[in-house]
Amino acid sequence: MIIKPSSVNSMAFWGKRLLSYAKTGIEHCHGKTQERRLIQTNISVFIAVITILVFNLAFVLLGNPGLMYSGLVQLPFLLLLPLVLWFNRKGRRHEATLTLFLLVMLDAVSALMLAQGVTLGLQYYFLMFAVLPASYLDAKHWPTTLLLFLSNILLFGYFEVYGWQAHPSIAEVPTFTITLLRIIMVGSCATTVLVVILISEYYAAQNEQELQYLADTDSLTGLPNRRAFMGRLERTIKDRRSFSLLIIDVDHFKQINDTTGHQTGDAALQFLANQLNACIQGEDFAGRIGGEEFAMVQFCASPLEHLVRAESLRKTIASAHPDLGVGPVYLTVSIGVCMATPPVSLITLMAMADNALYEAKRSGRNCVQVAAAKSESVPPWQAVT
Ligand SMILES: Nc1nc2c(ncn2[C@@H]2O[C@H](COP(=O)(O)OP(=O)(O)OP(=O)(O)O)[C@@H](O)[C@H]2O)c(=O)[nH]1
Repeated sequence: MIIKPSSVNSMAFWGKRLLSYAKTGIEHCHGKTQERRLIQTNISVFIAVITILVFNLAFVLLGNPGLMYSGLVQLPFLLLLPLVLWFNRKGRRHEATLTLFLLVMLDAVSALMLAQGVTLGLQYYFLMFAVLPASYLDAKHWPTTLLLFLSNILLFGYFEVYGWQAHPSIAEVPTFTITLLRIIMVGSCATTVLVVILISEYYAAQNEQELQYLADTDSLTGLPNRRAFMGRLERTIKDRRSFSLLIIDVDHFKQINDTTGHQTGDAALQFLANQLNACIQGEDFAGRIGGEEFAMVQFCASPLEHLVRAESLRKTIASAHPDLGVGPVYLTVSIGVCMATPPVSLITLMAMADNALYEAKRSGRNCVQVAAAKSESVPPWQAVT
């Protein structure tokens, strides 16, 4: 099948319209769960309107007076459904949800009692109206949820046990048509429940992603925090690839804080994070592992390249003199490098990089030191075990 670009465009157009309609009143929501409930309510209005219209059309086409009458008694509820959106637009989510459930319940009761009876299985809708409020209403409104559950179960139970006589003309509808209408009716219930579950799942996945991001990210610099960095470092070690670990510590950061203020100190840390991000190549990764301490894993082709890149990072920072709102700030960093060829333990690796950093601080700061450089004969990347 060939899909024309114009039909893709119009699908995108209607998709966007539906999405903006589904988000009616979203500006009043606090948090993802409220958003999810609001969208579920708005989408349900849309489904209810479409369902009533489709059944009305089918009833008119069938030309049966009883069925057409059943469609007619549903029209007032159809006209009242936009009230739900009006409540949501005003930020009154609870009233909106309550209105939705009361309208669809009354709609089903009147269509069933005045025309259809239980012939088309309309009573099954009460099962759906019994369980959905638990997903739509806030937990604090549990009495409403319980009331809706009990009243719908009672309605279903009553009509299922005692039945209800349909309009006499409905007896003339062929059995096949009745069966088809029953299937469509139950199918529309199942579709509504499916849509509600899909929306819930989508929001649950988004929530999880957001929480994961917050748990892994340093809020000041946007870099992975210590926990996330260490996790990735551990996975890198398990991958058994050669790499170098850099620990980068700001020199005399306390002085920067003391002389220019804590805010400038924060801006300096953000500046450094940007510098680290700019120096990331390929699968390299960086993180903020302490107050003024950063770390970076670099994958390079040769040990010499590891050193050249560490030295270039140091020089770039030292020569940047960024203006952090208080004129140029002279920032330098000391870098401890440990080149590793796994197998190597995380503790050993960190200890060696820390030792190298300590050496860099001891030898005057603003320099790069490599772990195990004491040994002349064994290259440092082989000394790591
Ligand atoms: N502005 C700001 N300062 C921080 C943050 N986290 C830690 N610090 C400061 O970083 C400073 C670290 O000071 P020290 O450990 O003495 O290290 P230093 O002054 O950089 O000295 P050397 O590392 O020896 O060169 C402390 O004053 C902390 O208050 C932060 O998030 N923002």
